Amino acid sequence: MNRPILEAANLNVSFGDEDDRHHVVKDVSFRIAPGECYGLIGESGCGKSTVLRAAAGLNADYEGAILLEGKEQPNAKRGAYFLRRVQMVFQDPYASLHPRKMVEKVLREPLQIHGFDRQRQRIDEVLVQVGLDPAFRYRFPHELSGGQRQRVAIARALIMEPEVLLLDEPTSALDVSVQAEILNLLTQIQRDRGLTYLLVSHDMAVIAHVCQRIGMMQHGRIIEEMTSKSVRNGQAQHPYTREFLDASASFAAALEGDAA
Ligand SMILES: Nc1ncnc2c1ncn2[C@@H]1O[C@H](COP(=O)(O)OP(=O)(O)OP(=O)(O)O)[C@@H](O)[C@H]1O
Repeated sequence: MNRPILEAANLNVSFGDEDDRHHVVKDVSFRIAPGECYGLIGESGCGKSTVLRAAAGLNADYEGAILLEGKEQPNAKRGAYFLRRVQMVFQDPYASLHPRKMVEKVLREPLQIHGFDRQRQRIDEVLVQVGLDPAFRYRFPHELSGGQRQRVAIARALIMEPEVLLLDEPTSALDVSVQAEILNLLTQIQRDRGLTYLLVSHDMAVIAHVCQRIGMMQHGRIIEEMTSKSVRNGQAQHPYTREFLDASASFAAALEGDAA
């Protein structure tokens, strides 16, 4: 691989005080090439979101390193830190958008903080890019559907012109009918902008749709790295990965059966 754009090196995260310490991320390392989509998959509680939050600078209390283009992230223990070049999209667009802020304000604030020019034009452009009419700038979150809210949340991340998007279960809070729309939008944006993605999900169908490489997590560790092609061809090596894939496949089959 050429120089990775985003890298985790021996990341360890623990919660709790000395008497009741939980080591939830254990020696996690991965390297993501520019323009690549890397997925972290695993069952609930295995530590996926904790890895993402550390990469976003939202949890400073980790050991090991997060590197962007080979440079270590500043240690956020010295204060709140959020890197413009790495933006995060959260799972729940209902929780992540302030109910009393118009879309216009949601999108203008980061531009003001970072001193961007052509603010009105940038807002129009980003709304169109996420598939919303520019008139949506005058709407409040309660006037939007779940899918539209997630589009605004994606627009808020994109307007900063990041190089890396961190996506935390970006479709799991949405109706099944709009999940595919949002995944297709993310794939389209990734291609158009040459972005790099780190995507977290418990759903192999979501990960395999968007990502080229996948890290399987269990109990805080990456136990196997695979390409999505090898997943589709049933070439997983680790017994836990095989079990996980079999369960995903039988779950998908059961859903199809229900729908029939
Ligand atoms: N701020 C926190 N304080 C204490 N424990 C935490 C905190 N954040 C996460 N944990 C614990 O760390 C473990 C891993 O959580 P994490 O959210 O990273 O898992 P996950 O794989 O993303 O699962 P899910 O999809 O359910 O969020 C869990 O046991 C969780 O309870």
